[in-house]
Amino acid sequence: MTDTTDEFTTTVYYEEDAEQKHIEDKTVAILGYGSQGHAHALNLHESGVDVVVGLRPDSSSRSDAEDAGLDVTTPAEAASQGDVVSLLIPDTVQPDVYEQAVEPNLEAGDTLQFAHGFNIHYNQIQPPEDVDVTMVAPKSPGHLVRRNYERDQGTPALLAVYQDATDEAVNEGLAYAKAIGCARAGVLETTFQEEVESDLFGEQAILCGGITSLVKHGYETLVDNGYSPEAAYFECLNEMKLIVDLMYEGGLAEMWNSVSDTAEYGGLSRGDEILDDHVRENMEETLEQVQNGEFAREWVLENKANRPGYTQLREAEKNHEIEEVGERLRALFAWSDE
Ligand SMILES: NC(=O)c1ccc[n+]([C@@H]2O[C@H](COP(=O)([O-])OP(=O)(O)OC[C@H]3O[C@@H](n4cnc5c(N)ncnc54)[C@H](O)[C@@H]3O)[C@@H](O)[C@H]2O)c1
Ligand SMILES: CC(C)(O)[C@@H](O)C(=O)O
Ligand SMILES: [Mg+2]
Ligand SMILES: [Mg+2]
Repeated sequence: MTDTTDEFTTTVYYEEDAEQKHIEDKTVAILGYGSQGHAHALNLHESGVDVVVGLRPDSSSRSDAEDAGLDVTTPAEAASQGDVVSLLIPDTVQPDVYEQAVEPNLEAGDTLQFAHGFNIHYNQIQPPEDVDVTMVAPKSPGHLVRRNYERDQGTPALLAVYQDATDEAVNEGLAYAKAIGCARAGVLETTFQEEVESDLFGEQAILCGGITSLVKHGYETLVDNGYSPEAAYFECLNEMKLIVDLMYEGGLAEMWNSVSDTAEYGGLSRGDEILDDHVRENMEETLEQVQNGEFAREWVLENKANRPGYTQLREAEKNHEIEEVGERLRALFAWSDE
């Protein structure tokens, strides 16, 4: 544990703690209609909140949003109409869009709302002092924020207040979180610092980076030793979801309970040999790069240079053999509609 965690809080709010009245008489401008944007816009709208979506005139999402019954206008006009302006466009474009479309349209007492704190924490956006600056960060991909809401379920979220000009920031943030379905699962009060550092660490080391590397290493080990690509795909990627589903439902115990004693003993005795102390040291290093701003600097510069490294990494991932094998096998699933 580093010293920085001393200030972190752990209050968790649920449905009964949030009152929608704190957002009901307001207009929420949702800038962007991508993964989080479409989910927040549709969930807020269906919860009875007044929503306007801000998109570039040439945006391919415009007709989707309009077909869903949402009001769509430009980012600047939406920011001007909104009492709450939710920046749900990619982190890398937020500073420019903020400067051009949002800042000139922010009025005292408005709320600037985020789903991730990168640009505030790393000082890429510096809002005026007379607005609230809040964050409702679902701990989930946006498409599942939407899917869970539609199924009367919810996804947990983090709530943080960077600036409270109105003394209403927490109540309003909670109301927003409730309206997108997050209070059904739990809204954890935190700081922008904790959200940013834990989110970046989690997606790099575990959720996105760690898991894909683990899958690829496992697949390559089997295939390089003469096992069939199909068997390797099912073993290392497809079954990952089924195993993780059990952990999601009932923790590690439910997964261990469902697998054989042979798998349980093999997993318990070999897991830490595979992911050994070196992995822990690498994780510490990854976290440090997040905490000291090295990752953020690299990512900002990568974008300024037009993403050469990112493009190369994306291409290599796309061309990995497991993708071709998986596409072929998934198309043959009985329930596939491809
Ligand atoms: N993707 C997730 O599931 C997820 C989860 C938690 C938090 N977040 C955070 O939510 C925010 C939005 O991320 P996302 O992944 O939903 O975004 P996204 O990449 O899905 O956003 C795409 C949307 O942004 C719009 N857009 C792109 N460039 C634009 C520009 N230059 N000007 C105006 N609009 C532009 C597109 O038209 C589209 O509507 C980020 O802060 C991200 O960190 C995302
Ligand atoms: C869905 C994630 C990985 O949790 C989110 O943090 C993101 O950046 O997309
Ligand atoms: Mg995340
Ligand atoms: Mg993230």
